[in-house]
Amino acid sequence: MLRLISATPSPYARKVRIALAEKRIPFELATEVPWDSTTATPRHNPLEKLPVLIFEDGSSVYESRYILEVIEARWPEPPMVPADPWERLAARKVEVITDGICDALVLLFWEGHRAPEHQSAEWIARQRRKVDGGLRALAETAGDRERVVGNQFGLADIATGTVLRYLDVRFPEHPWRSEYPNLVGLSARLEARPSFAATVPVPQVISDKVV
Ligand SMILES: N[C@@H](CCC(=O)N[C@@H](CS(=O)(=O)O)C(=O)NCC(=O)O)C(=O)O
Repeated sequence: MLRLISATPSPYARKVRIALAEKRIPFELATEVPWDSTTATPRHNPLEKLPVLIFEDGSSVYESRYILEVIEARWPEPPMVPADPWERLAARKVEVITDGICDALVLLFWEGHRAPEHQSAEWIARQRRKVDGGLRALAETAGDRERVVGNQFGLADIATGTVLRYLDVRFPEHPWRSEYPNLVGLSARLEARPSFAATVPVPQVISDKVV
């Protein structure tokens, strides 16, 4: 059975879970805390990050953007990327923006776990700027259209929905809803999809000291 190593808050893993659900690909979900020494992640990814997709023969693929490309190649129907090459590139650019926002949110999360005297105000300000700049670009890209790119549900919508809900988990006080009303409606429509409803992110308990 195909297996996905995931974590309850992970926006990167949620993209993969949603794509697998939209394509009706059966898989076993292995929920882990990648920050704890108990995780199996390093056995399947030398970069020690989840998500990791593990095939029946034990081979594994990692890095959510790459995992999604492998899924698209192996199970092309229904497509999660547009057929038009330029629209496909536009969808992948949306994923670059949303992953970049998530990366900044992860860095903010861990900076907040350092002792106050060891936290860098400059570093926090820099990551917050990336979140705000990314959201602004995302809102401009989405506009008031039904779909973020093109007219079919796909990668750009998955990436957009996952980063917005992840914001609520990691940065609940962020004013994105008041700043970008167009993203509020988009998020609500996406969260109503069964593949989103089945993968709502929640925080996890981390036992080990990480920073
Ligand atoms: N670029 C990677 C990022 C994945 C990532 O940062 N995963 C986190 C977990 S989560 O933040 O998504 O919940 C992780 O495994 N971190 C462990 C580590 O960085 O050692 C991807 O897109 O898959």
